[in-house]
Amino acid sequence: MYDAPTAAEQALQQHDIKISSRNVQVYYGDTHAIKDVDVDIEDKTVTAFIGPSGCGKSTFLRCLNRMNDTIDVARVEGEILLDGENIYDKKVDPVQLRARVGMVFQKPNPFPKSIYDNVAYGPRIHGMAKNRADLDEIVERALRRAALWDEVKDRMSAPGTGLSGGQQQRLCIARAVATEPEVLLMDEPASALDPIATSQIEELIDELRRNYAVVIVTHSMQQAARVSQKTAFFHLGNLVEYDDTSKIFTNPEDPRTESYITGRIG
Ligand SMILES: Nc1ncnc2c1ncn2[C@@H]1O[C@H](COP(=O)(O)OP(=O)(O)OP(=O)(O)O)[C@@H](O)[C@H]1O
Repeated sequence: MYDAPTAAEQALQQHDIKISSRNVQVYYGDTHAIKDVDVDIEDKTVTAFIGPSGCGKSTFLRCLNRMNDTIDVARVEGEILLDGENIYDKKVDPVQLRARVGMVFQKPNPFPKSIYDNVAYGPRIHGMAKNRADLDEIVERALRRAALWDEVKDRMSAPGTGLSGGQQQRLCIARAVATEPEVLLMDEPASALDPIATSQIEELIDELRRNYAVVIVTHSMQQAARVSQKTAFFHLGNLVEYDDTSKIFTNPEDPRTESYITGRIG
């Protein structure tokens, strides 16, 4: 018989809120790309952003580590709190912020450097290692977290760009986790990969949520259903619905969500 969880069990299952957005708007010149988005993203959870092309998923993802700052015409309004602190506050250094909120992109983009130097890059600029042995340890830990260590441990000085696509993407994940981030943002991290590399990345995402809040943009509803516990559905710049992934895919509240997941829009 199914026993309903006790209050203590429920409390244990509840995760802290890592990022909260309030009244977030993004404009590209006159285009209003994100409209009034409020969302609470949980720690130790994979959150998927889904929705039709152009609905604003990547734009909103980039708000979470101020990557939109690098786009001249982009303007962000509203508040985004990381552990209760507004990341758009003047005193926040975007470079420090991006060490805490790491990002992995659609196309694997290793630096034209060795495997070792790709991973050591962030820890070096942030002065995280006292000496070479310390740095070696950080690099190994990051590669293990990215499930790549065994494949590369004997060729650390080979160029990162010489790895397969799936390995390159895991190298980029290792580079992102090397600075001990708290949040990992992933913008379609598997869309350039074959099915085997995709399933390795999906398994890895499931592992990563033990340590981080993971937010993933994906075009694949199957992927969202497989890897995430929470799903946010965006449409025309609005966050239409945000709930447990199982609820979004089986019993959505909003007719626009239902149309999208049943393939009628998008
Ligand atoms: N750098 C930019 N300059 C101007 N407009 C932009 C820029 N980036 C995105 N936009 C516009 O903002 C809106 C949202 O785009 P965004 O890329 O965030 O959507 P998306 O849901 O991630 O789309 P896709 O699934 O196709 O990647 C679109 O209308 C897009 O044309």
